[in-house]
Amino acid sequence: MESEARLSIRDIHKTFHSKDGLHKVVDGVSLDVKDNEFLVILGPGYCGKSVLMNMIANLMKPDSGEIVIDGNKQKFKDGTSKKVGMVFQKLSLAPWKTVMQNVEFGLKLNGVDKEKRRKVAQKYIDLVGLTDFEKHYPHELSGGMKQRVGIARAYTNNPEILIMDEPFGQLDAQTRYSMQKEIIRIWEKDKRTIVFITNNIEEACYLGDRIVLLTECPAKVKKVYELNMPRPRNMVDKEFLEIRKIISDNTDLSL
Ligand SMILES: Nc1ncnc2c1ncn2[C@@H]1O[C@H](COP(=O)(O)OP(=O)(O)OP(=O)(O)O)[C@@H](O)[C@H]1O
Repeated sequence: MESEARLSIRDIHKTFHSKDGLHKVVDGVSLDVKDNEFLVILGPGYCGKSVLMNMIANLMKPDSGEIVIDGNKQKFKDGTSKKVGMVFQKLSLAPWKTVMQNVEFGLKLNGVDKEKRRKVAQKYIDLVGLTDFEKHYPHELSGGMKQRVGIARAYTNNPEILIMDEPFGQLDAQTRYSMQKEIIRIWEKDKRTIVFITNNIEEACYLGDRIVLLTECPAKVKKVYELNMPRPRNMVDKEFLEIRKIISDNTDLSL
C-alpha cells in the first residue's frame, strides 16, 4: 500500500488560536491515496474538511505531520505543488474573461504560447462538455456550467492530483446529480487521482472508490469504506442503499 500511494497524509494535526483559547480542528489524520483513485472524504459541516484540504494543497501549514506526494515530503514554503490542482465550491472565475480565457489562464501565467494553450484548453473544454461555449462569459453560464469551467481549468494545468472541495455544494439537486454523473464520466476518460470532499453521504457513495469518514471537529478518521460497486452506480440499487445506510448509521450527518 505504502509504495503505491500517490499521496500520503501522515498524522496531520492543526490547532487554531482564538480569543476563546485553542481550537483543535484536525487531530492526527493519516491516509494514503492510490494512483488514479477516486477518494472521497466525507465529514459533517465545520469538522475540518477544508482545513485538511488546504494542508494537502500546501496552502496551510500543519502543526505537525507530513504530506508526501510521490515519495516527496511537501515543504510548506514551496507553495502549491504543480502536481496538485483544485476545484472549489466558489470558483472565482474572472467575470471579464471568456470561458476559453478562464480555462487557459494557468497556462498563460506559465508562459505557454497562445497556440499551444488554446489547443490544450480546447481539449478540456470539449472534455467537460462546453464545446461552443468558449466565447461565453461566466454570467452567461448556469451553476453547473461554471463548475465545468472550473474542472476544465484544473485539468488544463495537468495536475496529477485533483482536490475538489465540495464543488457541487451550491448547485440545485438536479444539477448536482448531473454533475456527479459528469465528473465520473470525465474522470473515466482522463484518469487522475482525485480527493473529493463532501458532507453528502449519497454523493460520497455515488462517487468514491473509497470513502474516508471523518468525525465531528476535531477531524479524525472514523472509518474507511471500500466500495466495490460497479459504475455507473444507481442510487436506488439495493447495494447502494445498504452501504449508504451503513455509513449513515455510523454518523450524525444529515442526508
Ligand atoms: N484560518 C482559521 N482560523 C481559525 N479557525 C479556522 C480557520 N479556518 C477554519 N477554522 C475553523 O476550523 C473549523 C473547521 O473549518 P472547515 O472550514 O475546515 O470546516 P468544513 O468541514 O470544511 O466545513 P463545511 O462542510 O461547512 O465547509 C471551523 O470551526 C472553522 O471556524
